[in-house]
Amino acid sequence: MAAALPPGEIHDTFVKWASSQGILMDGVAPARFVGRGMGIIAARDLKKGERLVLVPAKTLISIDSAAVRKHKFPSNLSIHATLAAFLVREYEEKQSGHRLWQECWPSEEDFKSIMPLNWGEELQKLLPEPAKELLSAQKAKLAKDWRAAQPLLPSTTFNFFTYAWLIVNTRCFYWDYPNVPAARLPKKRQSLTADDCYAMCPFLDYFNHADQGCEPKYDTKGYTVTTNRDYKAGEEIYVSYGAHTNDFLLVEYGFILSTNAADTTTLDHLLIPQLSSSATSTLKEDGFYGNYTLSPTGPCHRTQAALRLLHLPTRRYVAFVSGADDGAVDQAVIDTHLRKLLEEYQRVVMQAEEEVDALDVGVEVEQKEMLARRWKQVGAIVQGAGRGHGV
Ligand SMILES: C[S@@+](CC[C@H](N)C(=O)[O-])C[C@H]1O[C@@H](n2cnc3c(N)ncnc32)[C@H](O)[C@@H]1O
Repeated sequence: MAAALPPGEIHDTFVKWASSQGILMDGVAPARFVGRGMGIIAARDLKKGERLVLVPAKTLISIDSAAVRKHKFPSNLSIHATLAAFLVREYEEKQSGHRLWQECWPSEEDFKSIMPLNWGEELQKLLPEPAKELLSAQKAKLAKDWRAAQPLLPSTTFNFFTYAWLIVNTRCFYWDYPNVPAARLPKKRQSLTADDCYAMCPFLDYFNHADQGCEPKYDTKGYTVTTNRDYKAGEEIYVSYGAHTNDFLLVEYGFILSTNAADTTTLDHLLIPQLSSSATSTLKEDGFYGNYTLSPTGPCHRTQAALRLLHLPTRRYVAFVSGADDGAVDQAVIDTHLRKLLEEYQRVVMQAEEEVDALDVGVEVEQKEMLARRWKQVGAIVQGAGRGHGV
């Protein structure tokens, strides 16, 4: 168990402020941890099923909060951009009502080293392919949000907007406005997507993530966290941010887990270049194009389908994707092709590991270590997947 260090005065002050706002905390306290900033520890022995935290809906920051609505941000701004713009304005205001909370967040400097978005190009190029794709989508989203928000924030810079945007990215919880009248929703309730459903939750945003953690729950009253098991005093209590791969956690939150049951990689970068344009059309039509996931136990059904289209007579592919045949009779042939694919992936991993190892001067040690750890994990997934297929 990593040592929990005292949180420091600003956090003690914040906790008092949070209590005064009606946030209920029972048997938990913030603490500092090496390598993951702040987190939450059990302040006494806890039993499974105890409610630890209640964050009342009125204390959440969402686009429906009076403090945000006051700014009258235009509705063409995404929810993410609206909250980031709100934070920029809060930082600019001397009298921000959230100053004590803001002081508890990671600094711009912290984000420079942990968030791949802020890494140099040389390091970004060495990310595994699925992480690169996530990063590229993130960059596009940020650029679009900045274009829309810039005219509203004449005295801020792109760098500071990026910081506020990343604070929103790393500290929001899913919130579909259960207590909000339809007229105040960003769009009709049934059309809300995950991108519309963001809320910042004071105190709850101290919890770090684990693949097996407490599950935060929300209703009209607000957000609660209840223990998923017994805890000993001093143990860190995690929540689960969702079943995310380590590439996702790295790009969206700036860390990876050592143990992550949800971790996978993809074969898209190896498989898609092998598809002819007619195979591509067929797979698209059938809903089997891309997202070829590889877990330590083997490839997903979509990968099995694409390999069958590539290497078997079409009728065998059709029988498999239609569900008329479970594909067992063809499995040995498909495994031969899968084996080649996995061997190629192992070569990609080895090459990437060499390139990461060769990174030298000017490169931050933590970033280099992070890349080395991630590639080792990818190698282990490929090896695990191969074991069942004779690689
Ligand atoms: C909601 S905040 C949690 C509190 C945060 N640690 C802090 O110092 O304020 C999410 C951020 O915490 C860090 N984090 C969360 N879970 C982690 C973990 N298991 N290991 C390392 N860092 C983690 C990441 O930097 C992530 O972006």
